[in-house]
Amino acid sequence: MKKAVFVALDYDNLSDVQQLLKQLGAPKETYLKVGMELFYHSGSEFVSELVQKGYHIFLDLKLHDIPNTVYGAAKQLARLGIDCTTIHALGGSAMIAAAKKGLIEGTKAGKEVPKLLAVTELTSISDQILADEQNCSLPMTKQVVSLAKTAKISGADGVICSPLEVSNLRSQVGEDFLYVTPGIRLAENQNGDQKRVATPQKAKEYGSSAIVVGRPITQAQEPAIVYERIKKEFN
Ligand SMILES: O=C(O)c1cc(=O)[nH]c(=O)n1[C@@H]1O[C@H](COP(=O)(O)O)[C@@H](O)[C@H]1O
Repeated sequence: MKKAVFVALDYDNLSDVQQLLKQLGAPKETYLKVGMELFYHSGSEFVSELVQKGYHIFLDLKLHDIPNTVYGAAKQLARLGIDCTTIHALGGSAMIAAAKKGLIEGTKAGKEVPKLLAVTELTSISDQILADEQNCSLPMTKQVVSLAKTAKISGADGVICSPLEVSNLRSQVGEDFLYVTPGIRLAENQNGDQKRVATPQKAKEYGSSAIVVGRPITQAQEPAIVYERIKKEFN
């Protein structure tokens, strides 16, 4: 996933997915993210189809449950041959370790174990929401570091965070960890529901390992041009 730009396929039907892939001229090896909306619509068979076509698939289902349940779920997801998947770091160390164990045990012989990425604080959470609704006494930067440290010692391969936190995380948590960042916006884009955002250029400067981009590409008049521009800015 070195410097990958994951295109988030947040669609409720397959014809929109096919149309976007056609517009992007997406060759094999393109990095795609399948999230809850598309997964709940099309299920694991469609994910397997994308994997078989040679795409790199980030299956983002953000598991957050008791360790035994997450272990079983992760084991099933690993069978799909995906590149990476997500859990919520707030599920705690035992849950993260259980997810890792499930991924290892579910991976078919000879295949690579999917990378386990722990969501720290969603990029739609602001400092104010963190304090007022989650009753967290730490500022965002410290809370994200704390969750990332827990994720790392519990066996995660990296975290999902805002680009704004990456340089601090690299020094506090280490270089041997993945920092995958959604919350990507070009200067002309609306933030929408995202609160902690940055441009692809800034994400590169801050040290993101990979970025996740949805609406700036999927809602663009000319998705292919925006996709190429974002890849160029980030790489
Ligand atoms: O895990 C994620 O991918 C994720 C975590 C997070 O904190 N924030 C976040 O936006 N995402 C995902 O990244 C994508 C961002 O989409 P856009 O805001 O449309 O670019 C969506 O598919 C979200 O589900």
